Amino acid sequence: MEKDEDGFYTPAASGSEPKIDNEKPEEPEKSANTDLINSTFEVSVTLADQQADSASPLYSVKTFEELGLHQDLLKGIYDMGFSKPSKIQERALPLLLSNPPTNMIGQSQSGTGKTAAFVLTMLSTSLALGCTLPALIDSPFQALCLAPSRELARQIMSVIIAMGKFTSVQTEYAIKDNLPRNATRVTAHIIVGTPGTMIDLIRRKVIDVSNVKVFVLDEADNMLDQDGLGDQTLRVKNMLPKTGVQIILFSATFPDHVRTFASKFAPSANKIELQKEELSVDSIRQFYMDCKDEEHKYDILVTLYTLLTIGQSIIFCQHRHTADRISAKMTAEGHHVASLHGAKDATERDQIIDRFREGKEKVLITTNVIARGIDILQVNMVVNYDLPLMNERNNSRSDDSRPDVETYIHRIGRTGRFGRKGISVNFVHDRKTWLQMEEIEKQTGKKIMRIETNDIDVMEEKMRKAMK
Ligand SMILES: Nc1ncnc2c1ncn2[C@@H]1O[C@H](COP(=O)(O)OP(=O)(O)OP(=O)(O)O)[C@@H](O)[C@H]1O
Repeated sequence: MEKDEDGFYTPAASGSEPKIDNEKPEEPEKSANTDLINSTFEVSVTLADQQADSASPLYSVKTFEELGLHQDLLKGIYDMGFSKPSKIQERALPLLLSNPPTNMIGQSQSGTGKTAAFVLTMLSTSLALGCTLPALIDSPFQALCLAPSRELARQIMSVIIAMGKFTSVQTEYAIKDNLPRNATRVTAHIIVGTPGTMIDLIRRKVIDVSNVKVFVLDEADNMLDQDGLGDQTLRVKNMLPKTGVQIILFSATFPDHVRTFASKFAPSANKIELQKEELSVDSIRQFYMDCKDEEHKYDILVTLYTLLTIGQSIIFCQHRHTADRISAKMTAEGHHVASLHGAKDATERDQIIDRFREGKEKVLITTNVIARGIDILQVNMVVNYDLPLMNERNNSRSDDSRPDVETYIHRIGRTGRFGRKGISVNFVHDRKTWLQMEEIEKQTGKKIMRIETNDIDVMEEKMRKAMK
């Protein structure tokens, strides 16, 4: 059985408390994009500018050719529309592809291209070892990649397939309900999944791990956290060969208590680290709104609906039942929203995230299940309907009401991907939630600006400006 991917019920905070103004002066307005061609052009110009700015996480002095990638992978990368590596790709790839293979603990802000770094490593190693036939028959190579949710595993797979389009590397999933119960043997080179299903398939010898050469953990701090998926990930590692496996850990966050364990999990690793103040990207403008109480939070969300649907938006709640309740209420009131959480069955989850990815749904109400890794470029707004708390992270039903700063960073990182603009809005409704937000502000070193809830026009204008 896999552990739940989102939180358990804990009573919501309530009551009305004094509000504290924390507003920051506005920045000068930029000119508006009036049509799609113009705005697409602006995005690529902005990206090119950022990739040329040495302070940006998207900056690189090198080309993909200079990183020594196989011709067939270069074709795949250019086919995806990438022109230059990002900073993490430029720094990590030469280390990851060096011979002999070395472990890696890599940190870079959300939306800066970590996936390509580890996907290109799995594909490159696979090509270098001549993988053109099923792994267990002719090729001495297999790579395993673990992610915390099926949604993220499926997304990583789509990147492997796109980047490996001009290769014959074979792939398979280790996610719930994917392989038939009577499957006997997986003979793919690269297997991507969630830890519970991976353990099950290895234990039943559907996956033979004796040829594993690369083991990747995406969202590694979450995968290693003893309060999260740590035990399961460790069990997978203990089933792998004791030597000859390159261990690759990537995340935007590595809190201190996990960092120590990560260094033991991936011994002698090359490390790429961020400073605390670099943890989130500046292209995400962070706001908060003072709500009177829980009910007022709902009213404000409804008021925001037009803004939520300019691009796409993700609304994060603490509990599954909150996500279901507000989506049912909004739907009954004629709004178009979807809800996604870990209690839904696999097929339904796949359908919901696919529809959202395709832009068929514009507003997704969810839990922490998709707080990490999910990459949907059109998402320009994230709402923390409830702030993330530590008691959800450790599934303990404890009273630990400290804010979960790492999850906050990952949640807001669902917008502002690869240099794009995005906004996040926190709903606070009492002194307790205000203090939790203040703690987040302190720990991330980024200002969160107040938006008035009683003047809808001003509110809309401010938010539209921040999205441009
Ligand atoms: N070199 C590149 N040029 C252009 N786009 C890129 C490049 N590298 C990655 N991207 C795009 O940037 C987006 C974000 O990349 P990715 O999902 O790998 O970020 P990440 O660092 O893994 O983020 P997170 O921490 O949220 O998981 C994706 O849409 C990806 O296709």
